Amino acid sequence: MGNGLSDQTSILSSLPSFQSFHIVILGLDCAGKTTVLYRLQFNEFVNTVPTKGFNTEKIKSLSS
Ligand SMILES: Nc1nc2c(ncn2[C@@H]2O[C@H](COP(=O)(O)OP(=O)(O)OP(=O)(O)O)[C@@H](O)[C@H]2O)c(=O)[nH]1
Ligand SMILES: [Mg+2]
Repeated sequence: MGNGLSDQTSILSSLPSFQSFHIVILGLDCAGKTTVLYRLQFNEFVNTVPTKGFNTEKIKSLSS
């Protein structure tokens, strides 16, 4: 999931650039949620460890 859903052009560029959103990513353990988050933020693959609690990040779309 982390690799497939995190292409900036397919997700973030489809959102209106003048708005901000709170997005919650839910899924089973090891589904790839953290991978998606950091792929969107840094636009590269980041090796993850299982998350304790939750992660939160502010991401600016490249298209805005
Ligand atoms: N093959 C493959 N592996 C992936 C993909 N996305 C994530 N992974 C791998 O799956 C493992 C778990 O990814 P995480 O992003 O840590 O998963 P998570 O949903 O945050 O897991 P928890 O924090 O434990 O709930 C890691 O080893 C990732 O490298 C994908 O699209 N393809
Ligand atoms: Mg995680």
